[in-house]
Amino acid sequence: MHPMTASAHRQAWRKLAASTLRNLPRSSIRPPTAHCGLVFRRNASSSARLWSQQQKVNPAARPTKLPTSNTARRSYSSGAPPPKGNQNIKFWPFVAVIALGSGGYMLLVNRRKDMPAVPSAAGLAAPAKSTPTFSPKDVTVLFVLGGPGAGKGTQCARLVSEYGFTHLSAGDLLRAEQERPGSEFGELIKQCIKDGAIVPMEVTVQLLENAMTETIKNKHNAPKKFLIDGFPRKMDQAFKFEEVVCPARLVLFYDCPEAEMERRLMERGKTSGRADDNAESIRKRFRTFIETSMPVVDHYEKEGRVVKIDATPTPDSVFQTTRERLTKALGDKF
Ligand SMILES: Nc1ncnc2c1ncn2[C@@H]1O[C@H](COP(=O)(O)OP(=O)(O)OP(=O)(O)O)[C@@H](O)[C@H]1O
Ligand SMILES: O=c1ccn([C@@H]2O[C@H](COP(=O)(O)O)[C@@H](O)[C@H]2O)c(=O)[nH]1
Repeated sequence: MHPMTASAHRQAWRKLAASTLRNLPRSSIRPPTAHCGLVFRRNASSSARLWSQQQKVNPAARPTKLPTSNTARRSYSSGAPPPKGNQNIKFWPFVAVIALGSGGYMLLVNRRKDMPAVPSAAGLAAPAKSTPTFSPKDVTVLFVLGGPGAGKGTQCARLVSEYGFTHLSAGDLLRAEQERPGSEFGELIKQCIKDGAIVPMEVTVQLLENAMTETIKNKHNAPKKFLIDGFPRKMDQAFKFEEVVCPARLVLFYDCPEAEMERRLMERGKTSGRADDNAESIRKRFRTFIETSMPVVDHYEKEGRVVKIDATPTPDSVFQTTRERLTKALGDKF
C-alpha cells in the first residue's frame, strides 16, 4: 500500500484488527499445515512421530523371514527323533498355519506399499460450513490481486474515495495482528512476512471475516462493499473464504512486470519501515507470487471472473482504466 495515501486508513484498521483476534474462536484456528517454516517444523516433528508409530504397527518394518526354518533345523539336528506315528498330524497343520499366515502377511505388506507414509492432513481442516456468513446478494466482495508492489493499495485507496468501498488489506490485518500484544500468532506472522511466505489461511480468513463483521456492525450506513486486497494468495484461502465468508463477485488483477515492481518496492522501502521491503524479502515474495498466487489468478480467469488491468502506467491512468473496466463488468452501480 502507498504509505502516504493509505496511512490513515491503516491506522483505523490497526485499531480494529487489534480487537478482532481477541474474539477469535480458538476452535476455528486449527493446527496449521505447511506454509511457513515455523509451522512446517512443528508438522515435521509430528509427522515423524506419526511415521514412527506407523512403523511400529507396519508389518513391513518387521523381518521378512520368519524363524520357521531355524526352528525346524534345530528340531532335526538334536535330540531323539519324534515318534513316527504322530509326525504327519503335528507337522502339516503347523505348515498350513504358517503358509496361511505368511500369505495374509504378504497381502497386507503389498497393500501398505500404496499407502501414504503420513496420514493426510484432511483431518485437520476446519469443519465445512453449509453457508457462508455473508450472502453475495447483500455484500459485494472484490478480490484485488497483483504482484508485490503492483499498486493494489494505491488503486484501492482511490476506489474507496470514489465508490465507498471498505478496503481490507490482508497484509495490513496480519501486520496489526503481529503487533497486537499477547497475540499467539505474532511470531509466526513475523517470520512468514519476512520470508514472503503465506500465513496459514485459518488466521487470515478469520481476521478478514472479523473485520467485515465489525464494519457491518459499526458502520450501519456504509455500503456493504469490500475490497479484499492481497488476498487470496493461495488456492486453499480462495476456497475457504468463498465457502465460509462470502463468494467474491470478481477479481481485479493488476498486472505489472517484475522489474517495475522491484523498482517501486525498493523506492517504497526507503520510507515504509516494512520488514519485507528489502532485496532479499522481495526476491522471496516474487517467487511465492509466481508459484503460489498466480495459480489463484489463473483459476479465477478460467471461471471468467478476472478483470485484468495493466498496472505499468501512472496511478491516474491505471485508475481510469480500473473505472472503465469495473463499469463494464458490473454496470454503473457497483
Ligand atoms: N502506477 C504506479 N506507478 C508508479 N508507482 C506506483 C504506481 N502505483 C503505485 N506506485 C508506488 O509503488 C509502491 C507500491 O505501491 P502499493 O503499495 O500500492 O503496491 P501494493 O501492490 O499494494 O504492494 P504490496 O503488495 O507490497 O502491499 C508505492 O510506493 C506506490 O506509491
Ligand atoms: O493473505 C495473505 C496476505 C499477506 N500475507 C503475508 O503478508 C505479506 C505482506 O502482504 P502485502 O499484501 O504485501 O501487504 C505477504 O508477503 C505474506 O507474507 C499472507 O500470508 N497472506
